[in-house]
Amino acid sequence: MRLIQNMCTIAEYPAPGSAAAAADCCLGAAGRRLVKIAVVGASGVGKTALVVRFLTKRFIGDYERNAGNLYTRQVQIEGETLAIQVQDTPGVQVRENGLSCGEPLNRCIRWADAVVIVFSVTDYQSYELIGQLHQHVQQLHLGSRLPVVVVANKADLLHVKQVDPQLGLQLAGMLGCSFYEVSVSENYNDVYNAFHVLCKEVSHKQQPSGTPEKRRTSLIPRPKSPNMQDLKRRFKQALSAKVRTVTSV
Ligand SMILES: Nc1nc2c(ncn2[C@@H]2O[C@H](COP(=O)(O)OP(=O)(O)OP(=O)(O)O)[C@@H](O)[C@H]2O)c(=O)[nH]1
Repeated sequence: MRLIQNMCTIAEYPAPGSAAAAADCCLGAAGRRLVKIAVVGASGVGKTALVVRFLTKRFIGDYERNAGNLYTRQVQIEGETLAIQVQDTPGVQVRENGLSCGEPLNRCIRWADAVVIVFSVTDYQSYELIGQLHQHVQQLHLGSRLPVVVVANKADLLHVKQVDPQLGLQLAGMLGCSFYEVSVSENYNDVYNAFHVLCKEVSHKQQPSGTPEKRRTSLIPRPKSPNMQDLKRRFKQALSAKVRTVTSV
């Protein structure tokens, strides 16, 4: 697993359509399909810890507000090596009138091929904004339904748990997303599986539509092309019949 960390924070993130963005999309040019994933959610739910755990298998215990870093690595999905870019993002704020997602975060969501929405089982408010956040993500991708996975983090903190896993599962089901309850601090596999499922969904979406359509067989059997013997025989019959009529005249 190769981790190339581009310290490209969201603020410097190339605006879609810019030369930098065009250069960015050529990552796939190295013969690898590119999957771009944004990790979003409320502050302090463990977004950075989740990204670092996925990329390095390590857990970071120290808490510092992140500005949003971009990481790149390669993953194997169904035998294919994909290049994936994972964009960590600052915590989404909740105001009285709902979510407050600044333009840099919106640009990052528009850039993404898929999104991981994280909440913490120890923070009921971070769970409550999942529905609005999912709706906001899909609104920024009008016309194509973006693959999203919902991750409930900090499952190890049983003594301060505020959100039952069933609630997360039901919500994800309603939103049509996969759901994972994980503990980034305790377990790597669940974290890996959440990203793996998402990469698979994107990969299936990016692939040309399925297997080449079977040639439609016509319901009306096509006339068989007569073979030469058949033609000669019929020609002779026609000829001899003609001769008969002439002679019979
Ligand atoms: N016990 C426990 N602590 C965790 C877990 N995941 C993250 N943390 C801790 O939660 C705190 C916040 O983690 P971050 O990854 O910085 O959270 P964030 O969502 O990036 O936070 P912002 O930068 O504010 O958006 C850190 O002290 C982490 O060590 C977990 O699974 N279990």
